[in-house]
Amino acid sequence: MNGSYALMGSSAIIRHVQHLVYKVAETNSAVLITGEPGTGKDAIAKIIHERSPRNKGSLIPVKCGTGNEESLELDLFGYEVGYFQGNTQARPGYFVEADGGTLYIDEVGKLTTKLQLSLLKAMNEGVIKSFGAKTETPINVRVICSTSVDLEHLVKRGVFLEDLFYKLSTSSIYLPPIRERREDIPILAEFFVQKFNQLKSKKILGISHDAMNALLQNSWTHNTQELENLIERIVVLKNSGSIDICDLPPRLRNLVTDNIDAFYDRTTQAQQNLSSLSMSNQNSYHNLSQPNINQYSKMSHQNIQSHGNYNQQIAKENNLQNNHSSTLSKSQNNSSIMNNNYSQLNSNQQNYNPNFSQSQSGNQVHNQINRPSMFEDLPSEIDQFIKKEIDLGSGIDFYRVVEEFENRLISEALRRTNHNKNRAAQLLSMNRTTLVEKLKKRATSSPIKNETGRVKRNSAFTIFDGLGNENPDFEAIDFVNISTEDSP
Ligand SMILES: Nc1ncnc2c1ncn2[C@@H]1O[C@H](COP(=O)(O)OP(=O)(O)OP(=O)(O)O)[C@@H](O)[C@H]1O
Repeated sequence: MNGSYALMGSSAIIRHVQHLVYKVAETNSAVLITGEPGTGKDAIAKIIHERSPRNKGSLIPVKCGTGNEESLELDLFGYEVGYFQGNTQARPGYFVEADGGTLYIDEVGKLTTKLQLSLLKAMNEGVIKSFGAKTETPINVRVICSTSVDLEHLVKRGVFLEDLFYKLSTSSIYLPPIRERREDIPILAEFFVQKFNQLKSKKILGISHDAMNALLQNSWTHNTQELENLIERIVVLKNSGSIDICDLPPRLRNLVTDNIDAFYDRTTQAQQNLSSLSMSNQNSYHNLSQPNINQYSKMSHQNIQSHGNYNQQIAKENNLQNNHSSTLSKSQNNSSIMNNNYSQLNSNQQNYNPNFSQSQSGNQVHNQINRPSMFEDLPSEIDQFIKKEIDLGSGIDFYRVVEEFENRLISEALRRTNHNKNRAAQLLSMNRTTLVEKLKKRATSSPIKNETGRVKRNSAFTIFDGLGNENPDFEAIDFVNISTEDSP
């Protein structure tokens, strides 16, 4: 678990998650990371550890549910000489190995009740007793846990200790599935191409427009992990050029060649099914906020029926989201951070922001965006950004917000023109040279330096902050990629 890790992505959600991750990293509290399998929970745990004051200590990962209870107990707490017949060597457990650092317990919901009690005791008392020991050993360990199941549901079923649940969820971070933040797909996909180019000594140029459209339309039930595995397979099999539609597996190719209306129906249905399945996982505090959610669903339903008043509706939802947040923070009276409404808001936005057109006739492919204006959602994104800043109590930095808005407009124009600077400049009613200047400025204003002090371009694992203040390398990555390539 060494090295630097980044949470790649540019969606409003991932930027918000990054911000939370950085805030939580500064504290010493327990953290509960929730989200479907493959969304990046391990990656978040690594980032929290790396950015915390404990980063000189070790990050010790613990996988639950893979062995029997007894061996996990021995692994966690260790044992003394003579504990087994004939054993001549003591073994410090994971708690001792993580002393001064972080213990990361993956799928904590799979711990047996006995181990849950031992974990709670160790966290409450700051001591452990290894097997065969006569005395207790003090430990200084931060505990981070992850789960892809709804722990509150397990509490209600009586299979997870309520006290442990509240202890762990002092700070909670929910990582939404990738289908709820499709804007992250191009960045993640290109990132994985570069990663496997390096690992497999390949020189694949990138991903073609059509192939990227297919990636954007897939439902990714196994999340980022599935995308990463797919890109790895393709990079291994391919020798040169860009990844094109013909390199994708048939089920993905069909997303582009199928009747797009049928595809839309299929995907929407699949997403609804998945959302209803995962809702209970996501919303640990849903009882507190049920009235809001009901109200929200009604609004969403109306929205789906009418594309008019889009911005007003999103603005209302933003207010609703804020009301929801304050309800939560009042009720919880701790630093628990839940993003539930946030993800609902995002998935609702997707109803208006599909990367494919519903108005397809016949079997032709439509790649156009079916909405009144290509930047329709940006003001509400900026609204959210500003509201988050206010909610976090850090005040508003005028120049940062303006810069953020500019960055998002440019990023969006480049993304939608497949990084073609001429067309992006046209979309922005800007001279190409002005755009290039802005890209260069952005690239040089946030250089990523390596150990020798030289600027390292497009570093694979560099922490970035979409909010612009802590480490704005993300913008550098995004823009450096574009400004240094030979696009027209
Ligand atoms: N935002 C991200 N940026 C970079 N890499 C990511 C991101 N999200 C996920 N990944 C990569 O995707 C893969 C899956 O992520 P990870 O293992 O962290 O998911 P997980 O939610 O912990 O999955 P599981 O529940 O199965 O343990 C990893 O290789 C991880 O590095």
